[in-house]
Amino acid sequence: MAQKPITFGIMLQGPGGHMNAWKHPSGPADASVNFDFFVDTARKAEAAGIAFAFVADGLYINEQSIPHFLNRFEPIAILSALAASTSKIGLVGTVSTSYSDPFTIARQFASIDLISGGRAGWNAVTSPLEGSGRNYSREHPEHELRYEIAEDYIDAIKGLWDSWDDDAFVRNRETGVYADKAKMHRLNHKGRFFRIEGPLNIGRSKQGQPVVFQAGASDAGIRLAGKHADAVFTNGGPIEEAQAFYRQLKDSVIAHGRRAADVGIYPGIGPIVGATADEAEAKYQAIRGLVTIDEALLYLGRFFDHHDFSVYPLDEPFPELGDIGRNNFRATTDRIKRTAREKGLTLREVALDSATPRTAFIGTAEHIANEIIRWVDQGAADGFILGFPVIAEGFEDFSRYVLPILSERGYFDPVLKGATLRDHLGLPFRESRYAPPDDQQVAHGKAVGA
Ligand SMILES: Cc1cc2nc3c(=O)[nH]c(=O)nc-3n(C[C@H](O)[C@H](O)[C@H](O)COP(=O)(O)O)c2cc1C
Repeated sequence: MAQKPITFGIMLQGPGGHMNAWKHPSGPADASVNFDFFVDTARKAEAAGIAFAFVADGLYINEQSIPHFLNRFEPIAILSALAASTSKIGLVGTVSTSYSDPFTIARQFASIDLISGGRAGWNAVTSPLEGSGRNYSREHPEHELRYEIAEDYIDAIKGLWDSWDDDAFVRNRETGVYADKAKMHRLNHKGRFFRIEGPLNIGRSKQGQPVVFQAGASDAGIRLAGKHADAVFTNGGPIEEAQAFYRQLKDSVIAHGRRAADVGIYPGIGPIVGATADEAEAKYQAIRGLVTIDEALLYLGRFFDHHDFSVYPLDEPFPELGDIGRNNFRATTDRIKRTAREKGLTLREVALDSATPRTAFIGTAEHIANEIIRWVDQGAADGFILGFPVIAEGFEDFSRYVLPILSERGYFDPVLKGATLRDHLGLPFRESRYAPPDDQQVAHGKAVGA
């Protein structure tokens, strides 16, 4: 292969990324709680060479929520089940640092990592919705504070994951030694928010530690990713925005004393493929037709903590919202406000566009393959997370028509060659912080593509 192959993840989010994907005839209406559908999609993705499955999450619903969010699987539970039903694909799940405890989450991801043979990843998010606080007996922390908590939290988790050296569990029946206690490390983490003695009651995996993803795009999110992330999930958007984000994020990685290649950047894209441009447009229109304008207003409102957009005139310029949205999906709400202002969009246009964005990834397979290659070659992405508006139809078309073109041109390897998620992402084995420096150079000459 002439260049490093492009890596893809696939979002498993029930029927798809579109708010009314459940209505689309290509998949089951109950997809968000249909275990067979999850297994079938994950296995098809694995067979097609997709590097990881990605499960997003939320911790608050109300009457205005996206329909399939009202009834959905919890990420750790579904990933554990998928670990047993797949053998190669990486398994990445979202867990909030604002509404969970590091010791529990460290154990859970370490367990999935062992169950799956080193295929686990954690998408560390800070949670945007204020109502989450009312489900967890606490105030929803404000944006900056959420990121301060997240930093302390991830520090602690990474420390806990190194509680045992790789060769600590000797299990020697002759000597009667189960674990070499000299290779056990008590963390004694004393951070601003978390005090955790340790050690963790589970060892390291084939990839050392689960992969850490991060998915916030504000300045605070970029700082956090620069320090801690192995991979970043970000919004798609026009290529110029993706390039600017890519540069900012890699700068942040370097500012934290790491190499740019230590972190992969994965914009979320939702390709819609047609045999001709007209057919792709018809598929797009069919999906766009799944929402009414009232539903599109609700979809838009969720980014702004379920703000009620129905009170504004639809065909006048997008309303002036002040700080509304800044304590929620900040980077996303800032972008929506900015784009509306710059392009002079009406509320109707913004709502319909946010519910069914017209992206650069709609068209023939050739067009989409070209666009994917352009994004990678022009510094906008290291890979992509496929968030198909409708997963059943979307993935079928993408794997059948787009992946073969990428493969033919040397941009995609349809076979997952490595064993672990780090292998698939071109990341080296994660050495323990307690490993002697020499070991780090030689013992694990298993760095794949690093
Ligand atoms: C691409 C992307 C994906 C996200 N996915 C989730 C998610 O699955 N669950 C969640 O609670 N928050 C998710 N978030 C929100 C973050 O948790 C964060 O709370 C919010 O975006 C505010 O951070 P930001 O302003 O840094 O983007 C996501 C954010 C982005 C940008």
